[in-house]
Amino acid sequence: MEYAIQVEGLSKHFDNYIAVDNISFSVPRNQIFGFLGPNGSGKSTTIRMLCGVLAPTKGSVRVLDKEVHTNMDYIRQNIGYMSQKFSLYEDLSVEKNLDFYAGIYGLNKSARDARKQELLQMAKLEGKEKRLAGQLSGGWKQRLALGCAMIHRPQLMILDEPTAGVDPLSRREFWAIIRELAGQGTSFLITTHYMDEAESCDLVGFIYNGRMIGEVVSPQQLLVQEQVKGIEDVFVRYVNRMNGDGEGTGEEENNEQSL
Ligand SMILES: Nc1ncnc2c1ncn2[C@@H]1O[C@H](COP(=O)(O)OP(=O)(O)OP(=O)(O)O)[C@@H](O)[C@H]1O
Repeated sequence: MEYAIQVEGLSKHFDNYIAVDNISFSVPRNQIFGFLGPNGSGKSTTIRMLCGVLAPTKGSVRVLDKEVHTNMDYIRQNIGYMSQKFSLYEDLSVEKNLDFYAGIYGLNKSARDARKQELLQMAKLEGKEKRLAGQLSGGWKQRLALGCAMIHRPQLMILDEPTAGVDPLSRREFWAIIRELAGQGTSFLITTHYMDEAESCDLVGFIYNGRMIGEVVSPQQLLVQEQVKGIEDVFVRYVNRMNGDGEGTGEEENNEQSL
């Protein structure tokens, strides 16, 4: 099987602080993988190691079936990254933002023009090429940011809370685009605090206090396995279990831990 991500015994220590603690998991290609956990649980640190911008203290990281640290050029060319901060130039037009990212990846004029058309269509921004990015609504900005992050046709997209602060309709449209791209062969790792989005993933994995809890499985399988109605209930149960509280029912109802 081909994998988007394979992590084995991965740890990251910052001086004496253990941000990621011996985690192992694998995600096959062409899946939307939801990487879930509360603030400060180690998601961004893990993502930075997947992208090769942070060296692990221990363990191995393979992305798209290659060891990250010995294949940095390949990794850079094949991973796309987008965060909630949407790194757009607000005083540049939609088109100029795409041009800027095309320039970073060295696309020549004909490749750039063709790719721009594809991305404008994907992001439903056709006809808005000349608008300043700063004048776009949140949902449009978010889709433009996705287009910019995908200019180089990455095989794996890492989306770090891409829908934070975006209205429900725009979130729904964004997910429709992601679903379509996954169908065309792009792999996704997505972090989200929205439980409806977690349930829309093909696979989910939980991290808490730097440790993975449970296996990477489909949300549906998880709900059956844990006999609960929603992913949020699974999360609360996991956190209680890790904290050594009552494992089953009752006590977990009081846990206000937010995803
Ligand atoms: N460079 C650093 N030096 C020291 N501690 C760090 C560093 N980077 C992250 N940490 C700590 O590691 C822990 C995990 O942080 P991380 O950013 O990976 O969490 P996260 O799950 O991505 O949280 P969030 O959802 O808030 O982004 C946190 O306690 C954080 O303060």
